[in-house]
Amino acid sequence: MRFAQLIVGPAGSGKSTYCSTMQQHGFDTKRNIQVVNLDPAAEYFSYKALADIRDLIHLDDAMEDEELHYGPNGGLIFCLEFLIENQDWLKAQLCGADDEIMLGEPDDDYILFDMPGQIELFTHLKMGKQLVQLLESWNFRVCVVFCLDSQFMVDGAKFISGTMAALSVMANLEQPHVNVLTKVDLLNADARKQLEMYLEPDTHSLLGEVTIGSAFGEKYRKLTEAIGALIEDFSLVRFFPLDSQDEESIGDLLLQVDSILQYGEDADVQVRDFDEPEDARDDDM
Ligand SMILES: Nc1nc2c(ncn2[C@@H]2O[C@H](COP(=O)(O)OP(=O)(O)OP(=O)(O)O)[C@@H](O)[C@H]2O)c(=O)[nH]1
Ligand SMILES: [Mg+2]
Repeated sequence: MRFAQLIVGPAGSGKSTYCSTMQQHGFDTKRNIQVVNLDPAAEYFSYKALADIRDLIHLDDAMEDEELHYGPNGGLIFCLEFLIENQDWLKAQLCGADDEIMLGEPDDDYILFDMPGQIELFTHLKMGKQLVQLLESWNFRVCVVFCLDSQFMVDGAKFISGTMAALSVMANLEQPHVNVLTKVDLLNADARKQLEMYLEPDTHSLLGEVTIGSAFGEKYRKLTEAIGALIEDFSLVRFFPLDSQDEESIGDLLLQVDSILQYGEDADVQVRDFDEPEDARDDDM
């Protein structure tokens, strides 16, 4: 079994920084965490990439093509379609050229996939889902990590709309899912307090605030109330704050994702296998 985190979220929400932070944390804790860049428009990232989609196709290829004439967003969608069509390229990067060799190997690869910020790839287009299915067919267990900038989550109306964005990714990808609030280190004390309140959401206090001074909130008070109740009643969406300056915060979040991926649990099973009765062990000799 191999493990994958698919890092998604709106433009600039901190996906690539999350990948660097986790890779560095892995390095510090003697754990191998690899990162694959699947953003064909990436200019810069500070992690060491195991593979890079720009070796296959670059956004400029789609935009400068005489026939395609794509703008930046359409071009990006094209690049991801191209990736799915040329899945053998990705497979070779992840599985080695000859996958015969990989069969039967106890593999505990742990790979983060840094995705582009075009959220539509994951809310209603099919490429996000196709990518997940490909990874599963290559023996990966996949967890989606949805990043949202915490600076935009410190008022009730935005919190609701951020939650809905997370929910549409969850509904489309149908994978184990963790929502991360990034850049918590940038919040001042008041904003942190506000955020804490939302993290254990009491729908009524949240929505009481939404309806004040927000045209949408006032007009659709009942709707927002119903949405809030839905989210609360079904425990649909939870957020984990990430302060990338705080090792403990990083470690806690990784532990959370690990447990969703059941990472490490297979290792326990293997240890137990060794405790088989004596004669079973003799047979192996
Ligand atoms: N202070 C602080 N800045 C952050 C953090 N995460 C991201 N940033 C900054 O936010 C900006 C965007 O971060 P990226 O990691 O590039 O975001 P992204 O989601 O990969 O962006 P796109 O790939 O363009 O969609 C950069 O200037 C980062 O330095 C954080 O945890 N703390
Ligand atoms: Mg990025």
